[in-house]
Amino acid sequence: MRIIKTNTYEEMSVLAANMIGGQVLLKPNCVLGLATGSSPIGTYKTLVENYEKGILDFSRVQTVNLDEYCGLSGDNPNSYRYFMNHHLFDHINIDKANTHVPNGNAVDLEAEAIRYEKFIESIGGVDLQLLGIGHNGHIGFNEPTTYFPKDVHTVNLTESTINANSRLFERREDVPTQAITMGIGTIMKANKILLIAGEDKTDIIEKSLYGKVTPEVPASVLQLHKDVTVIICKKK
Ligand SMILES: N[C@@H]1[C@@H](O)[C@H](O)[C@@H](COP(=O)(O)O)O[C@@H]1O
Repeated sequence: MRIIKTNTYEEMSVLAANMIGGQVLLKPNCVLGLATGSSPIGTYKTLVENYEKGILDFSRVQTVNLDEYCGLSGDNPNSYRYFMNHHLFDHINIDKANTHVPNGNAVDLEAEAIRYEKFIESIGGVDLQLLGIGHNGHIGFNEPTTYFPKDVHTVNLTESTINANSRLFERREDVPTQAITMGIGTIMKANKILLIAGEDKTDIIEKSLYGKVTPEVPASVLQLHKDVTVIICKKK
């Protein structure tokens, strides 16, 4: 495990974008696992800049996102599909058909979870998975619980996650109470993992990286992964 501390959010974003860019240069048809939240916005901005400079070509890249809220369609500004289009996909030469986000609006969410898990497998799995982390240690939307959920599944969000994420919604009541997310097993199958977070997450990161490996702190499972880089920035 590599742990890098940067002085600024911009520095963290450049480092993270360089790692992702390096993956794209090494393997132009790679599969990138992507995340949402405020932490990766700067990373995506830097990737767009590097694309505009002609350094990166996304024409053969495929992406799979970690999670999506249930009940929001892709054109809802609070959906993760919208977030990804807005911050990254609309600004690079990726084929939109190669960008994948679980369908939180599916009538049969259980079937959608099985489909998404199988789909990731069918394209050869994730080469590099970008992650953020919740204050309670959640990764994707794997909330603290008594076991590590293996595959893509639907979850009930905890009050603390709903509260934290409500800052992005007009009203707290608008925050969906459920989400569909890659499981811990899905995430752990990625070849490489890159976790980025601001200073406000220092305590939960320490607990995750140096504490007991337990599903009560979902990110603690990363201690068992062979190739994890964590970048923490001082200011956001
Ligand atoms: N589902 C996402 C997570 O994948 C993300 O890691 C977390 C932290 O977000 P932020 O980076 O805004 O702190 O937010 C949401 O809950």
